[in-house]
Amino acid sequence: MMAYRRTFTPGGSGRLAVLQRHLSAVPLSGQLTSTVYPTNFCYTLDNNLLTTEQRQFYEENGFLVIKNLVSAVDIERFREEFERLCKKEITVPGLLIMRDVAIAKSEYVPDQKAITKVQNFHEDPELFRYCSLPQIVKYVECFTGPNIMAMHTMLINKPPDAGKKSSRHPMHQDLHYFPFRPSDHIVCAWTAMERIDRSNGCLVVIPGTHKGTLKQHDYPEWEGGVNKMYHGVRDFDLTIPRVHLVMEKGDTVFFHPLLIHGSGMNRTAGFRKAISCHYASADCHYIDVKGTTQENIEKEVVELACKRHGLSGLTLKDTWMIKARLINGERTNL
Ligand SMILES: CCCCCCCCCCCCCCCCC(=O)SCCNC(=O)CCNC(=O)[C@H](O)C(C)(C)COP(=O)(O)OP(=O)(O)OC[C@H]1O[C@@H](n2cnc3c(N)ncnc32)[C@H](O)[C@@H]1OP(=O)(O)O
Ligand SMILES: Nc1ncnc2c1ncn2[C@@H]1O[C@H](COP(=O)(O)OP(=O)(O)OP(=O)(O)O)[C@@H](O)[C@H]1O
Ligand SMILES: O=C(O)CCC(=O)C(=O)O
Ligand SMILES: [Fe+2]
Ligand SMILES: [Mg+2]
Repeated sequence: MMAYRRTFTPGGSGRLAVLQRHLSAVPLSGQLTSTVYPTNFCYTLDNNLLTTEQRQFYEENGFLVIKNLVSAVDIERFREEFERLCKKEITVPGLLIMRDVAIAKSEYVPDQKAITKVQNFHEDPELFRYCSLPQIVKYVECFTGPNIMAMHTMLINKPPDAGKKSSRHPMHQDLHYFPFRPSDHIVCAWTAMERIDRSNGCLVVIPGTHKGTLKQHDYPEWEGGVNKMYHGVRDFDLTIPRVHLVMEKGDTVFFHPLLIHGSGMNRTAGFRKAISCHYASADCHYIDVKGTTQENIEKEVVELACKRHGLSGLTLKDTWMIKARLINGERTNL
């Protein structure tokens, strides 16, 4: 039996709570030589997996990189399955295929060269295996607790930039797309399928932004065009210091849905690949996004569900209820 501990502070992300966390992390003076860590963790649970240092890092920064978590053999299998999808050797219900706006508008390119991302691979047993990998789920549990839902799945195939910088992903918070809460019980696992650095467009994060609120998102005004549904934080200030996450094949980053992140352009000739799943605690609840900043994405998703799947009259919540899958424990709410 595992012991869970999440100590809630009233107004857990408020200034006082932040200050309190900060102060309790300061080593005491006197004879003590070891650092005293905060005991009031808000964003992580204790299932005897994360070290105190790892928990503290996530609490402060909103992300945590675990080296070499997925084997080369598994990654090769995901690659092969992705190729089969691109070559249309197999079709998967619900799968959403996306092409880069610059490539889609230039010429017809067969196979994976045209495909920038596949989403909703939950009906593809081989790719969905990623979401159930025990070593991933064990970490996920530190953020969601024992009732775990896979909410969103993606294999991202960032193309060589076609010259318009459209291979970039604007800075955003994933929570913008999610009509469920509380956000602290949602986490993304994102695994590099090869070495990913600034040359092929690594993830770029702003540490600590998970402590803030959900920001207004719109299409950025980029000269070369922006991909469908690639909303970014409105009026994003590019002078704020960002951290580039350089990752080796198999390395996995877990991050909070309020963490502001994006990815740079791919300056190489290769397609840079990553696979990801967004998980949530099944104990989360759906919210109605009407009257909130999320109305704009609801409109687009509902239109897409209608166009692609012939489903009309849906809400954002409905589209998520349909695709959510139980990974562990009990499907209590979501
Ligand atoms: C029931 C479940 C439904 C749930 C849907 C959920 C969707 C997303 C939620 C994501 C939440 C996840 C959390 C974080 C994720 C962040 C993201 O990844 S957000 C980005 C996600 N974007 C998408 O998923 C887009 C999905 N793809 C599509 O909608 C389509 O592939 C398409 C981009 C619209 C292309 O459609 P299609 O009709 O097949 O293509 P064409 O006929 O070739 O083109 C039509 C038209 O659109 C232009 N175009 C093509 N590609 C793009 C593009 N990438 N961006 C913008 N525009 C594009 C193309 O040029 C044509 O235009 P024209 O003017 O008519 O010539
Ligand atoms: N001019 C811009 N306006 C808005 N967002 C931008 C702009 N340039 C980059 N970004 C965003 O910043 C993030 C990182 O992109 P950036 O181009 O800085 O990364 P990089 O290409 O990996 O690094 P660099 O170009 O500094 O070597 C991405 O989310 C990208 O979309
Ligand atoms: O570029 C990537 O791989 C990540 C993009 C991203 O943040 C997303 O799809 O939500
Ligand atoms: Fe994202
Ligand atoms: Mg750049």
